Amino acid sequence: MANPPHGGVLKDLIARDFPRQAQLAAEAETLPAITLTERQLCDLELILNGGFSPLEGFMNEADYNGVVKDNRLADGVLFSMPITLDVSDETIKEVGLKPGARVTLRDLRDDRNLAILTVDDIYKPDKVLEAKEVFGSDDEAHPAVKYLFRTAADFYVGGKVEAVNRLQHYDFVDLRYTPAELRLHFDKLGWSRVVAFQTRNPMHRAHRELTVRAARSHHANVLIHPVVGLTKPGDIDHFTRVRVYKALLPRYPNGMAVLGLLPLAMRMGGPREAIWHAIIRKNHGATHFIVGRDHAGPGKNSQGVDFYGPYDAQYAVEKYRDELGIEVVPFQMMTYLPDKDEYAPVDQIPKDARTLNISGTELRSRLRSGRDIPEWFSYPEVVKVLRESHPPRAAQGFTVFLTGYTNSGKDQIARALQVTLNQQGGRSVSMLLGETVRHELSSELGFSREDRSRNIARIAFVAGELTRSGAAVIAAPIAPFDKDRAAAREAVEKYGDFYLVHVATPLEYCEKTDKRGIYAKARAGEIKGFTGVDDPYEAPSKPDLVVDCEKQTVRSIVHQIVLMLESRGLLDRL
Ligand SMILES: Nc1ncnc2c1ncn2[C@@H]1O[C@H](COP(=O)(O)OS(=O)(=O)O)[C@@H](OP(=O)(O)O)[C@H]1O
Repeated sequence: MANPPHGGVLKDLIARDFPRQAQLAAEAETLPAITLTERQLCDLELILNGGFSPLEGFMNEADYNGVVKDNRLADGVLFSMPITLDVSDETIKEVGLKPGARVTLRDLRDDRNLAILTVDDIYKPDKVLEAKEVFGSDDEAHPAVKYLFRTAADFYVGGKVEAVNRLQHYDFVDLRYTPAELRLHFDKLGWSRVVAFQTRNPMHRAHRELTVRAARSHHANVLIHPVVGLTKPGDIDHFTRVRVYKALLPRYPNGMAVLGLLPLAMRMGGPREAIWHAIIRKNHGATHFIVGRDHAGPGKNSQGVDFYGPYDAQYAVEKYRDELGIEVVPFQMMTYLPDKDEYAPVDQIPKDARTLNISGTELRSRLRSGRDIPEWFSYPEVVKVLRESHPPRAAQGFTVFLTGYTNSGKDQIARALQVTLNQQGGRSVSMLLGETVRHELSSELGFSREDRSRNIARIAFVAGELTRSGAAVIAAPIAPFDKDRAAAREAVEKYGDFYLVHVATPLEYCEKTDKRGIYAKARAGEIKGFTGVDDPYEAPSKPDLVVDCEKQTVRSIVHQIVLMLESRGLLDRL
């Protein structure tokens, strides 16, 4: 038998409301609706499937106050994280929210109706108090505090929900178990003792050793229960991580472990989060829960000091151990002992023993450069998955963005660079010349300040998408404004390197050598608002390279660009 749920009853609202599903679905169509944010969607999914038992909806003011101040719902049951539905003043008015009103909760991804909420109350939280009590700080370096202050709306709506539909997922569907499904699964396998492992990171040998040790010392099996909802900004995406967990699974002895995905929106709340995580795992049927060093830690505050002590989360769960109803297995960090070729918890390592470790930063750097990742650290099949998602520099896309006056030589440089990169091979090379873009993408735009911005934004969007998929992109618009170039850099740098090359050929030279006669037309007033004639060009304030076709040949300029790309490792042989 799996562990009893928190509060005694699994609040599987989907199952509870299934008999009335048709009726609820019909009613949902007639009600005003609130479209949920990503965070609210994650919360709703775990309310609907019982992962947050004993909750049956979003917290009303009494439950919220109890949880914020004292880790307790109004009826006294332990619960450490406020689960609230934040709405703006406008939404309250638009939707007509008031106590007793019924409102449909809708999925932002596909507009499906998910639930009906009956409003209990609407209240204005004291966000500073919430931040301090729940996260121990009102410093916005904490991602949940930042979310609370900057993203969450000003009012909370409390009320119970009735289930209309489960959320649709299209990725790893077979690994998404509801608490009821997981309980049934454990039952089928005959597992009565299950130790759950929470993670938002890829797993390596140390994690495998830790979980196997935890299982063996408690005569239990393992539930690898990674978060696939929202984790810490900057984390490795869940697609990659789930492929990693799948690759790791056969490394457990005799089918010791099961992998299930948890659609949780983490808050990185350290001690409070650890209690919450334990409750969620208990609801999923686990009997034991591993809490390691710096569990759900958000890192450092704006003063450079850790928000929480490394073992604060362990102390917090220890404090509520009797009420939690899931045995917490505290764990020290695992360290590799090369002389024995084994892992051991740091507190059990002999004094003079040699140890080895690879930090997360070091791992990322090795992935980026394609350097070796030793087998004592991770399994080859895990490394393979990570390498696929972290191509070495030589396979990463990038954008070279040439800016300058018409006839500054930017088009010749772009063409010569394209040929040079094609000769080198290894990447597809895409060109976005000013005139081509104007013809193919921006034919309805003119040359007003606004239209030029829009044109550059389109170039940046396409360059970003191509860079993301590993291409070398050469863009060569005039791009006369710093603000637009900075925005382009920001758009592309999400996916790869961006190099701004100012083709600073003097205007007089551009004009003098203009064979197309376009400057003459502009001077004659036949073309209005022409850059350099009667429209401004702002020289880039932070170019990566400045070149000049009056003083240099195209060949030497291309060579300079190639050297720049080479020095960043982008042209290494694969
Ligand atoms: N009013 C005005 N001002 C500037 N340029 C003009 C104008 N009208 C037409 N053209 C020709 O349009 C070509 C593309 O301009 P861009 O799209 O690069 O300009 S911008 O970046 O959007 O400002 C650009 O050519 P290239 O510089 O050779 O690409 C210009 O010759």
